Amino acid sequence: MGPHPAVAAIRLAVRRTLTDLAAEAGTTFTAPVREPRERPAGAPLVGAAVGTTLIGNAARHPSGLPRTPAAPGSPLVLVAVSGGADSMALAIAAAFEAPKIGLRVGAVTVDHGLQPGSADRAAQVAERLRSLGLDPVEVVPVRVGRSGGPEAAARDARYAALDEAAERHGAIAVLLGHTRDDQAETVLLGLARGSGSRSLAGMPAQKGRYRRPLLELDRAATRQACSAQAIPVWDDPHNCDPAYTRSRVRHEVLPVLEKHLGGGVVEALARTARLFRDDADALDQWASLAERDLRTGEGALDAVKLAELPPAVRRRVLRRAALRAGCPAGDLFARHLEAVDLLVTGWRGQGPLHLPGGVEATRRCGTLVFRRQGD
Ligand SMILES: Nc1ncnc2c1ncn2[C@@H]1O[C@H](COP(=O)(O)OP(=O)(O)OP(=O)(O)O)[C@@H](O)[C@H]1O
Repeated sequence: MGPHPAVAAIRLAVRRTLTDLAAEAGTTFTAPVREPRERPAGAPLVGAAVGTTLIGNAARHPSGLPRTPAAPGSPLVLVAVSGGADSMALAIAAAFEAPKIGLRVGAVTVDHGLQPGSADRAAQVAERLRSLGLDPVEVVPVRVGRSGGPEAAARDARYAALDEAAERHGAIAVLLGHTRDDQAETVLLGLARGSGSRSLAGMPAQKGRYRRPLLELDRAATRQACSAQAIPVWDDPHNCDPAYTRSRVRHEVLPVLEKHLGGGVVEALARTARLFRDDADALDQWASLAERDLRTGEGALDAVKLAELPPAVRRRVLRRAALRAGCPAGDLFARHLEAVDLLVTGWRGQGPLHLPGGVEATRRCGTLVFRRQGD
């Protein structure tokens, strides 16, 4: 009998991501080979060539996972595991697929230290992952700061810890367990904030070292996969805490939308994200070309030609120029760009404008100049 359909779907999605990663890393893909019958005592369980995987008669974990990892020195992929159903299902699928592709797979669990007993829980998750054959597995305790609200502060601390662990282990990628439901929540939160198309594009399947193999799958599939494989999961109480915006969207807003707008809202929102991603990419490309055309010197743009651009492109050009001059991306908001835009489209001799990061925007003789004070 084959695996449960949810298990099969998750493995397939993970296999695709890992295959891409292996190709990028230049790993030799070798069909699984059998372990030699006579293995000298103490000889390692590895094939002759890097990337060769031995799964033949190697010992198997009761879950059906091959115990034999890819050869030491093979490229390492880390899975970010909270212990919830999404990341546990992802981790177990990665542990199943990675050795077949010549990759090693490990895991990192970040202990945010926000609840009593969080360290014990993280240690239990790590132990479970080790028993499933992931190696290395580590728990990284972090201190969550206060800036930008509790969710943003925890996220910042988590990604800093994941980045650091990836660097330290020389991992080629970090896998995250976001699903289509997370994507739908992200789009809805962006809409409610009045965001532009880049934000409504939601989370990308790939950004830098991060990959999200489950972005096209439902959260329900990860729960089914864990229960079909008898993997205990931990439900983060924050995920159900109405004090958190995302939790309210998940448990109150989306169910109401599903009820009143008909089923398929989650899928539709995820599709919206894909469409916005294409639009945002196209506008970014246009803005990059326009910026090159309009540049008249270091930090200087032709304001008259800028005014002829469609607003969506113009705003992007202005943002790029402000960032280039030294504005920190996280501090540059729509209101700043609207004020700069008025130097272009509503010029009445105003300015200079003071932007975050000590950057000044001034209009002089038909030219818009971005300069960091003191430069
Ligand atoms: N404490 C953590 N340690 C390591 N990775 C984490 C941690 N929390 C979240 N992640 C990663 O970020 C992804 C998204 O987490 P988030 O909390 O937004 O969603 P979730 O639906 O609760 O996910 P999960 O069911 O895996 O807990 C997780 O799937 C996991 O890959």
